Amino acid sequence: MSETAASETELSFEAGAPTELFDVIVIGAGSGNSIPSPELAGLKIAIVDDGRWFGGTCLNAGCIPTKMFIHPARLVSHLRDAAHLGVTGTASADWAAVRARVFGRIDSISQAGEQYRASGEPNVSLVRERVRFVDESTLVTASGRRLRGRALVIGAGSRPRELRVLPFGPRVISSDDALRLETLPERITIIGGGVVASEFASLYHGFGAKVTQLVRSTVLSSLDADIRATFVAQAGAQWDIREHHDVVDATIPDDATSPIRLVCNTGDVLETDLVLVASGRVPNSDRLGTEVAGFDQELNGRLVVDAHQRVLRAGQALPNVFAMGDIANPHQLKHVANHEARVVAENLRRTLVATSDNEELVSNTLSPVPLAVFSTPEIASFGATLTEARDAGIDAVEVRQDYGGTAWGWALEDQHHFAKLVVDRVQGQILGAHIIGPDAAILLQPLVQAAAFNMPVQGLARGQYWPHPAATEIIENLLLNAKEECNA
Ligand SMILES: Cc1cc2nc3c(=O)[nH]c(=O)nc-3n(C[C@H](O)[C@H](O)[C@H](O)COP(=O)(O)OP(=O)(O)OC[C@H]3O[C@@H](n4cnc5c(N)ncnc54)[C@H](O)[C@@H]3O)c2cc1C
Ligand SMILES: NC(=O)c1ccc[n+]([C@@H]2O[C@H](COP(=O)([O-])OP(=O)(O)OC[C@H]3O[C@@H](n4cnc5c(N)ncnc54)[C@H](O)[C@@H]3O)[C@@H](O)[C@H]2O)c1
Repeated sequence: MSETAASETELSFEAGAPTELFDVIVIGAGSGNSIPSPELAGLKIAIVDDGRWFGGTCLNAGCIPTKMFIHPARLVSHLRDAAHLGVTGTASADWAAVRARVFGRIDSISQAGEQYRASGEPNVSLVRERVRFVDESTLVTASGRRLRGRALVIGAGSRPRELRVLPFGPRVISSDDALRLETLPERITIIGGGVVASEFASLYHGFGAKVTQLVRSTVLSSLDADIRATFVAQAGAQWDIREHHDVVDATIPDDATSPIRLVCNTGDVLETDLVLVASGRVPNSDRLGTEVAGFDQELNGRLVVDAHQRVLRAGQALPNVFAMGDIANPHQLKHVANHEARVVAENLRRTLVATSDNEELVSNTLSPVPLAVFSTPEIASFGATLTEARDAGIDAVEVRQDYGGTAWGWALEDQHHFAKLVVDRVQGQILGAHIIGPDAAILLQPLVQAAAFNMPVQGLARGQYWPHPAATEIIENLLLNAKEECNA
C-alpha cells in the first residue's frame, strides 16, 4: 500500500500561488495534534489550525478546564449541603484565584505545545491559518498559501451554535468564553438543557452565582427518564431550572450595569446580567468548504466516514482522506476523538509507510460509548434504556440499585441516587447502564468493561472481590440483581 513520499523541496507550480506538497496535512490541532507519531517520522506532515488557542477545545475551553473549575465548585456545594452529616460551616470559591490557577496551567501547556509543533520536529510544519478546500487533496490558507497532501486528516471539530435571538457578544457568551470571565456576574442565565448547560449551571452555582437554566424541551433529553427526573429534582433544588422555556425576544443593553431582558414563549420575563448560550455544537465542515470536494455529509454538516475513518464521496470511501472527532461523529466526546485519532494514525502508516501490501486497514470497533455529565449530581451512562431495548425487539429487563442500600450509601446518608442496568434476559448481555450520584463516571467503568468484552452478568459479581465497603459495592449489588432476573 505504500506510496512515493513527497520530497522536502518539491513544489508544484500551478496558476497563481505555488503549491506546497506534504505527505499528510492534518486540519485541526485538537485530537489531530496526536497524529504525528514515531511511526510517521519519515513523512512530511503539516498541521493546520487557526484556533484562538493551540490544542483544540478539550484542553483550552472544554473537558479539562471545566473539570478544574467544577472540582472547587463541588467542594463548596458539598459543604453547603453537609448539615445532615453533622458538618456545618461555610466555604466559598474565589473565581479570580481559580481562574488564574487553571489558566496558569492550561495556557502554558498550550503555548509549549504550539512551540514544539512549530519547531520541535524536522518533519512537522505548523500552519496557523484558516484553510478551505480547493479540491479533495488541496487547501488554500487565508493568506493564499496552497497546500496539497498525499493524505488528508480532517479533525476540524465543532463550534458553539449561535441563536438568532441571542447573537454572541460581550453579554451573550458561548462556552469558549465562559471560564475566562474576569469576574462572575451575580445573575447568569444559561440557555440549553444539554451537557454543557448542565455542567456550567452546576459550576456557576458552586461559585455563588444565581443561575437560571432555560431549556427549550427537557433537560438531558436523550437520557433515561428516571435519571432525568432525579437530576431535575436535585439540580432544581440548587438553581432555577425551567423546562419548555424558549427565549423569543431579548433586549441586551451595551451598558453592563443595565440588566439583560429575556422574554420566553411561556410569557416569563427574566432579568439577568449575562447569558451563556449552550444550544449544541455545529461541525466545522462549512468553515472548511468541504462541499467543494464533494464529501458526503449529514444535514447538520457532519462528515460521513467508514469504519476505517475514511471520508465518503458519493457513498464510496476516498482512500487518502480521513476524518475524526466532532466533525465526523455524533458522539462529540474527547475519548471518542482520541480513539479515532489512533485509528487514523495507524491507517496512515498502513497506507503511506507500510512496505507490505498485506496490511489491511484497521477498523474502529470500540463500543459502547460512555458519557459522563460532571454536574452535581453527576450522571454516567451508556447504551440503551429499557424502552429503547424493548423497542428494538429484545427481551430486556431493568434492575436498579440505590446507593442508600449499600454501606457506602450509609456513609453518604444517601436517599436519592441509584444505578440501573438494562440486560438481555436470555443472554445476560449488558445493553445499557445509567447511574446518577457521586462518582457515577467511575462506577460506570466496570460495566463499560463488561459490555465491551461481551461478558454476561452471570458470574460477574461473585467471580471477583469487591473491596468492602467501597462505592463499587453499588455495582456488585446491581450485577447480583441482574443475575437474579436473568436466572428467572
Ligand atoms: C464546555 C465543554 C466541555 C466538554 N467536556 C467534555 C468532557 O468532559 N468529556 C468529553 O469527553 N468531552 C467533552 N467535551 C467535548 C470535547 O471537547 C470534544 O469532543 C473534543 O475536544 C473534540 O475534539 P476535536 O479534535 O474533534 O476538535 P477540536 O479539539 O475542537 O479541534 C479542532 C481544531 O480545528 C481548528 N479548525 C476548525 N476549522 C478550521 C479551519 N477551517 N482551518 C484551520 N483550522 C480549523 C479549530 O480551531 C480547532 O483548534 C466538551 C466540550 C465542551 C465545549
Ligand atoms: N462531560 C462531557 O462529556 C461533555 C461536557 C460538555 C460537552 N460535551 C459534548 O459537547 C457536545 C455539545 O454539548 P451541548 O450541551 O452544547 O449540546 P447538546 O446537544 O448536549 O444540548 C444542546 C441543548 O440545546 C438545546 N437547543 C438546541 N437548539 C436550541 C434553540 N434554538 N433554542 C434553545 N435551545 C436549543 C437542546 O434542546 C439541548 O438541550 C455534546 O454532544 C457533548 O457530548 C460533553
